[in-house]
Amino acid sequence: MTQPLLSVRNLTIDYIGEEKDFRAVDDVSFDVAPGEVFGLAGESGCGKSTIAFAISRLHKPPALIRKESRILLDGRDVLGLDRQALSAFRWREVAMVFQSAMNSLNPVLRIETQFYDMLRTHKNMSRASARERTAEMLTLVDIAPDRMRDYPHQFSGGMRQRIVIAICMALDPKLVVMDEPTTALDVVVQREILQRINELRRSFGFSVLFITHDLGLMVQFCDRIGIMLSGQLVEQNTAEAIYRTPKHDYTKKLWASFPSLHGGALL
Ligand SMILES: Nc1ncnc2c1ncn2[C@@H]1O[C@H](COP(=O)(O)OP(=O)(O)OP(=O)(O)O)[C@@H](O)[C@H]1O
Repeated sequence: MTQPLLSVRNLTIDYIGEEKDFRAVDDVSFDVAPGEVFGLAGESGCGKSTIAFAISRLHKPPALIRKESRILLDGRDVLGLDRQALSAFRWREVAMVFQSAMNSLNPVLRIETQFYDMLRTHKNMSRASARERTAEMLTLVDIAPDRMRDYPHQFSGGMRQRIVIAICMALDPKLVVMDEPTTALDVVVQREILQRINELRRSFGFSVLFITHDLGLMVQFCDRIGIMLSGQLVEQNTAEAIYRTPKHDYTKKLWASFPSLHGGALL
């Protein structure tokens, strides 16, 4: 692999309990190349979201990242960032889209204002430049730019999720962390959104860390996949190899429990 964009090394995260600690992530290491989509798959509770939060530096107590852990983004030590560096890091370097992201839009503000607030805070943009950027980003996710004057409730769930994705892309992040980004949406909308993200990835060049329960979607969308079991990364390989020639028994079991794929690759 060329120089990775994201490098996770020996990541170990415990949830600190009153009686005893619970190891949610156990010595996990993986790399994500520039422009690559890396997926994390595994049963509920295996630690995927805990990793996503740690990479975005959104983890909170009782989650404790053990000191041997390293997360490097473009060579920068993510776990060592202080408060000031962190506010520049979030959104500009790493953007996050979660399952409920569409509900993170402020219901009482026009879409335009929500873009402006972020572009002003992070890029010191004027209202006129922010409006231009907003129009450009909405067009990219197939929403008519004149709808920037509307409020969130005037859009469907799928459109709101696309708006959040557009807001994330507006600052041109290097890595987008997506944790079940389309789970709340119907299958057709899910596919459309992922196709759009893929096209944006091609033009902007960002990498994606993708988490979903839907193994079919995972294989179609990702370049490489890591399989997690009880906090450990037990296998990682290209999506094709993980699907066609799984090595670990657990990966084989995952496929056995999953109906065969339809619809071909998204790419
Ligand atoms: N705040 C918390 N305190 C204690 N334990 C937690 C906390 N958050 C998560 N856990 C535990 O850590 C483990 C990993 O959780 P995590 O949410 O990362 O898994 P996941 O693979 O993303 O699951 P899902 O697919 O259901 O979202 C789970 O066993 C969970 O119960």
